[in-house]
Amino acid sequence: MNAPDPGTPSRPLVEARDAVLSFGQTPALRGASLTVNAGEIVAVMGPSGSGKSTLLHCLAGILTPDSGEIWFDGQRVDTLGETGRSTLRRDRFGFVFQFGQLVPELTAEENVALPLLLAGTKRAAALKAAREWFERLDLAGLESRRSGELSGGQAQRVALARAVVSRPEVLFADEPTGSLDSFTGEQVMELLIDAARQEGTTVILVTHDPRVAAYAEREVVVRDGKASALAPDPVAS
Ligand SMILES: Nc1ncnc2c1ncn2[C@@H]1O[C@H](COP(=O)(O)OP(=O)(O)OP(=O)(O)O)[C@@H](O)[C@H]1O
Repeated sequence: MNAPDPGTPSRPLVEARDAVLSFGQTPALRGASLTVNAGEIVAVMGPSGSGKSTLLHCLAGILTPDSGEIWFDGQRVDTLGETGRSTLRRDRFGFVFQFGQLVPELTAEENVALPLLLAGTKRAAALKAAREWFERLDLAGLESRRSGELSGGQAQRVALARAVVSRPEVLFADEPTGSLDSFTGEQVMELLIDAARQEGTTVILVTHDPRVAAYAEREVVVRDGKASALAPDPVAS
């Protein structure tokens, strides 16, 4: 349902306009602007402490900038109240973080079903929808395990299933492979990108790893709290 119509020209879906945000005396964003079109897969790169996660959190309506504007699908996000932003996050966004942050008391399939249960889907239907993702993400047979009984790569794929089970329009991923070895990280990235392409999901991916960023269609660099398109590689040009 979310798959882009190839005949439709790209349209801006997620946007930061001149976002400024400080944590006390520490400036994190100093006028960051970024536009991501519907269906795009964008990697946000940059040095440690440059403001990547802060920008992602602003775009996702987790943080509100001190000034500037955040837009999603033609709607101002930064001026919404906490309730409006949390509804947006629940209904239209998915999240994957460095450490999957699964609920340890729940089974893998209950973790995946959680966003649907929170949105009011009946338990049987939520678990059925969750189970479909176990096959797709190479997790079949692990439905009843708890997070302590999963490998890091398996847990991160369960976290990915949880992020996409409600078919979000935007998937926000912050160092989704940061806790994994490079081989396992590549498997997770391949599954993440395949799932996003099949569903037409827009992906905004924070990473410091060029191998992870290479899965994206476009790279944006954040430096000193400002975002810019990656300069062309001088060797390649
Ligand atoms: N909750 C917070 N309280 C205080 N300062 C913060 C907080 N979060 C981030 N910062 C500061 O804001 C700046 C930007 O941090 P941010 O986490 O956005 O950077 P980053 O580029 O994602 O870094 P990394 O790659 O190391 O994760 C840094 O100077 C950081 O120390």
